[in-house]
Amino acid sequence: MSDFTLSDLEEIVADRAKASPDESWTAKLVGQGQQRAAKKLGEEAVETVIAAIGGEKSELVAESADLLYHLMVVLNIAGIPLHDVMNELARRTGQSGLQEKANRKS
Ligand SMILES: N=c1c2ncn([C@@H]3O[C@H](COP(=O)(O)OP(=O)(O)OP(=O)(O)O)[C@@H](O)[C@H]3O)c2ncn1[C@@H]1O[C@H](COP(=O)(O)O)[C@@H](O)[C@H]1O
Repeated sequence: MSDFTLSDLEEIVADRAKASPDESWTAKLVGQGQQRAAKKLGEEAVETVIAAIGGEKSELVAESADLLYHLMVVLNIAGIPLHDVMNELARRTGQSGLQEKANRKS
């Protein structure tokens, strides 16, 4: 079992963003800007949805990996540390999603 974490991926993305676009997909995508990176993230999200509906577990694993990687690229371009996202998730642990939805409506 790998102990590779999203935090490790965040570091790799930050490091590779500084590489030559000829050598690195990350650097190429970062160089193309947020509009292109976000579009790519959207494509990967759709591919993940299709894999989830398709029911092939290995496909869903592969598409989920693509999705998380491209999310890390988008966060990198936006200058948002993964830590901020984890803090937001931690903040939400006190209440259920149903409770949060109900509070939004009132
Ligand atoms: N996890 C990933 C990762 N997942 C997906 N991808 C790349 O994302 C790209 C998108 O693939 P698609 O087939 O969806 O898109 P495409 O058709 O090739 O591209 P377009 O025609 O849409 O432009 C591919 O080039 C994949 O290789 C990734 N590229 C990099 N990483 C990580 O980033 C590290 C550094 O990679 P480089 O930046 O390329 O050195 C790697 O060692 C990995 O750890």
